[in-house]
Amino acid sequence: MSGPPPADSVGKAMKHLDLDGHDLPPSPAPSSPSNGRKYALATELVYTEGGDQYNSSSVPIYQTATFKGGPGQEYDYTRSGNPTRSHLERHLAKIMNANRALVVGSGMGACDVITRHLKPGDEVVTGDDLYGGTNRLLKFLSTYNGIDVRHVDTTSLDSVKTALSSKTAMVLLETPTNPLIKIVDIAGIAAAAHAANPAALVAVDNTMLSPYLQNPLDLGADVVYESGTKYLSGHHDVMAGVIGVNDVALGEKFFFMINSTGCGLAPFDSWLLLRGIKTLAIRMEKQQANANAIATFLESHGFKVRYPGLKSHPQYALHWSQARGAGAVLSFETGSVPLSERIVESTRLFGISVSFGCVNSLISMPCRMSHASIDPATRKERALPEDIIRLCIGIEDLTDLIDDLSQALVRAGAVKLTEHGFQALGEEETRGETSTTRQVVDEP
Ligand SMILES: Cc1ncc(COP(=O)(O)O)c(C=O)c1O
Ligand SMILES: N[C@@H](CCSC[C@H](N)C(=O)O)C(=O)O
Repeated sequence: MSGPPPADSVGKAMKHLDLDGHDLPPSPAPSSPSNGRKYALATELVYTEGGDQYNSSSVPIYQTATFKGGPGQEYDYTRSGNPTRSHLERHLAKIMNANRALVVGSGMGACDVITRHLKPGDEVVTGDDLYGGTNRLLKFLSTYNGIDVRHVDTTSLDSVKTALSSKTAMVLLETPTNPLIKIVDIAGIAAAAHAANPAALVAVDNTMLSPYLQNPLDLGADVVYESGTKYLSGHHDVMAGVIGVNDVALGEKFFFMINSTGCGLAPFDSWLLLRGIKTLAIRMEKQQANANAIATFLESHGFKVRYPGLKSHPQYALHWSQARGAGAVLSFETGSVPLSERIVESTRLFGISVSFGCVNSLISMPCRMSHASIDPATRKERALPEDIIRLCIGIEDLTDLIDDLSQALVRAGAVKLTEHGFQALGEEETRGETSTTRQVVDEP
């Protein structure tokens, strides 16, 4: 199998530029070669190690349930291990800066593997803005398994410290959070959690950025996990979940659970994920350049935009101290639910769909879709705005995306055309209008 080209001809860190060629903030934590990495991350993503006896260039799909040969051989049964899956796991460990990576059938499957180790009486400290499915699983654990789940504003280290105790078995964080794009101090919280209970596991859901932009294990987390369904695969053609750890015993514990429950990723899906990862760097660079321009466009027209690439983000400095990019998910409010519905329904290029991290751009109303499983009273208590619109930006031509958003904002009556271009209408001008559009509800 041919290896990567010499280190001096490639592997220069990619410059973070927006589409106008302006420098984005510099990388605070360059993707330095570590954990067996010889090259820059963008290079390592492309090359996987080892081949088969035929020197195949693409890793073969070992589409088999069982293996001949009896005791003592490396593989006996695909639930317990499969060469295509192992190949993916080794590749992921390298790019996640992990000692060991494990892959399962979905992001929620990964969250399930991690939280299965909790016992009745254990305490979990987590955020007040979380992906709806994670919230649902934690609610199940607190209702049926006797786990005390404490939702706090994880942007406040003091609030986290108040919730921690010697019984804290896990701290589960998202940063940026989905969908409010709040930033959480991974290193600060990890230190506080380990001070409260040295055995506490700090788990970070890295779905919103991927290992290309953030490496929580380097910041003191014990576990990193993410939905491989998003950026890692990048084409919305596979469901996958990824777990990374540095502690050998913890890796064995998680493997035990995956083998026991049979949730390991199937060979074909492992192959699809391997293929997707090769283009992660180039997709992510284009997606976040587009996202940055769109966030700027919306903000300049008077919308309250949440995106860590904008200097107006309240935790801009914290974000750039722990991540190498802003990702491609942003959200904004309009001041009116019917108006938000009309905007979502008026786009032509942006698809109305859950998920993100894909090559094509999506638009959604989280309270009706990805976060509908959080009941309305809890959404209100946690200040999740009902009118919030989430945009997940793809790799399309930026002008086409901005043209589509512009025509949607005009058609929906969210902006008026003035001599200076678009101007967002005030809340008073838009509030209370009834929607004639179909509901975009996705019942859990
Ligand atoms: C932040 C976050 N974590 C985890 C998940 C779960 O991933 P999956 O859909 O692959 O189960 C999702 C989305 O589904 C998500 O947005
Ligand atoms: N009906 C699904 C919704 C999946 S949301 C997928 C993704 N995390 C997102 O944020 O868009 C469910 O209830 O899990």
